[in-house]
Amino acid sequence: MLVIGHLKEHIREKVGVAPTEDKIRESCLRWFGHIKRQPFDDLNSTLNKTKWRKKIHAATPRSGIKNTPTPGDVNYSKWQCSSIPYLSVDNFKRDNIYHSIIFKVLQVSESSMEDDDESPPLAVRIDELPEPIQLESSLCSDTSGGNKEEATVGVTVITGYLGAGKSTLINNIINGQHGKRIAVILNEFGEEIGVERAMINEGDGGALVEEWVELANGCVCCTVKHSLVQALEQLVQRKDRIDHILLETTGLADPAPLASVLWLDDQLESAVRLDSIITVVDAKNIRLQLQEYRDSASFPEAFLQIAFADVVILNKVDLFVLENKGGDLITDGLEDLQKEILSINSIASVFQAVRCQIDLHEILDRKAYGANHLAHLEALLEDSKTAPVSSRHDYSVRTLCIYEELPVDLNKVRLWLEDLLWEKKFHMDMYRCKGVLNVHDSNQLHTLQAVREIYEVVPARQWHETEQKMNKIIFNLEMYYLIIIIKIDINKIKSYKFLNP
Ligand SMILES: Nc1nc2c(ncn2[C@@H]2O[C@H](COP(=O)(O)OP(=O)(O)OP(=O)(O)O)[C@@H](O)[C@H]2O)c(=O)[nH]1
Repeated sequence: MLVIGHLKEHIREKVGVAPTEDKIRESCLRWFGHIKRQPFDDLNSTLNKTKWRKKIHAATPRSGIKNTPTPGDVNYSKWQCSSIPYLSVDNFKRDNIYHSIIFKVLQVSESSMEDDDESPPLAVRIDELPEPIQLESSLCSDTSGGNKEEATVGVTVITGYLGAGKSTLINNIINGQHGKRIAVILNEFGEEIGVERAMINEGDGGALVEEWVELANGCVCCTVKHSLVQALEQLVQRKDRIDHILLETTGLADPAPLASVLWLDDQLESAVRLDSIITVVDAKNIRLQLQEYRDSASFPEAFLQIAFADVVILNKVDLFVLENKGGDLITDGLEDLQKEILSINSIASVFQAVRCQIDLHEILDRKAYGANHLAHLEALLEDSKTAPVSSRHDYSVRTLCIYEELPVDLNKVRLWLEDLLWEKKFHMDMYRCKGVLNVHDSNQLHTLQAVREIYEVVPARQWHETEQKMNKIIFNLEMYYLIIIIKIDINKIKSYKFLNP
């Protein structure tokens, strides 16, 4: 038997057929991927949805929704770990083994914070609340009215490819004078905790109040949708205190499943409404992403995010501006780019912007789903049901996080980045890099941001006393290059902790 087995493998090798073991492994992985990415609603076939919800609620502590069980925890976790131990290595962070959602509640009035023991548990902690700003504009919704739409909380989904400017837009909104009480939900990789927050919290003593809610096992656009639903359910129970919810997706999210959660979920019906989907586009890099998408099916997320948008913010137009011979500033190609966006989605409103500075009236309370947009959204959702899951994501883009507790030398970090991004020492295409730095001889937390070859390192705020100072840097790049990054680390940074499981 053994000989025959060897012979078979020999013949397989000769004729170029993959070895049996690989085939079995491949089909296991494919099956596993299918289960992991199965939309929550589809779980009906294997699991009664009501029982599922009960399980979630029973296992959820009343004080918050930390450690919320997920399909992975309740049903599949043992199987996952024992059957395919190498899966976590294979799929690495791209399958979002660790994910988090952060809530922030802003501008909640003191008066509305009086004791309210009967009310349901908060998904958010609220303190240090600024006085609400009186509304001067039509942005304020009148929740007292009998209009059903007015009685619901609008959710704006903010999406856009890696580094396009989503957090910049969130910063603009939460610091804007619109008078709305806004909750923000961020979806991140677990290891990104602390990094995205640093990008959004503005300076010292920012007025933001926040609580982290960690959700494990899965990508919010693939498998942790139910956790999003639960988070929204908790938030809308506080709708006397929240006027609007912003949901920032990761740069690698497909908006279809999120839109379908908000559009179709019966539990949320009448409590929240999908107000609009805003897609931030990086004017400098989008053409490359769209071109590669057409050529090789890379960057499908960038394409899908535009297709689903009600509003496209064509951001970073400053990087598109050229100086012609006469010294005048021209925006060569910007109009063509706008046309290209409209060729993907003809009903989107497109606004050009620098640092996402646009009139907030164009973003909040759009109530985008009139007949035209509604038909568009429903058609897209229908299409997305039949699209293979593999077409949703570019699986070659990976996320790597490195940690370093010892303070780093800022000059060395700059040199290291310039080697990577400018000198292209290893011919490496880095899509995105962001992090927080513990800089030698400084009590300021520094943030590092890089989108392709453009980078900045700036002091953001003082380290909090209770905070553990550390360097945490996240990379989005092709898997192939991870080993090079590690080598560079060894050369340029004193030590590192590599969290690849
Ligand atoms: N030059 C220029 N830089 C911008 C503009 N908008 C944002 N940036 C910078 O682009 C970088 C990425 O911006 P973010 O708002 O963090 O992007 P993001 O989409 O939230 O990034 P991810 O969440 O990591 O995908 C930051 O360094 C910003 O300061 C702009 O209009 N012009």
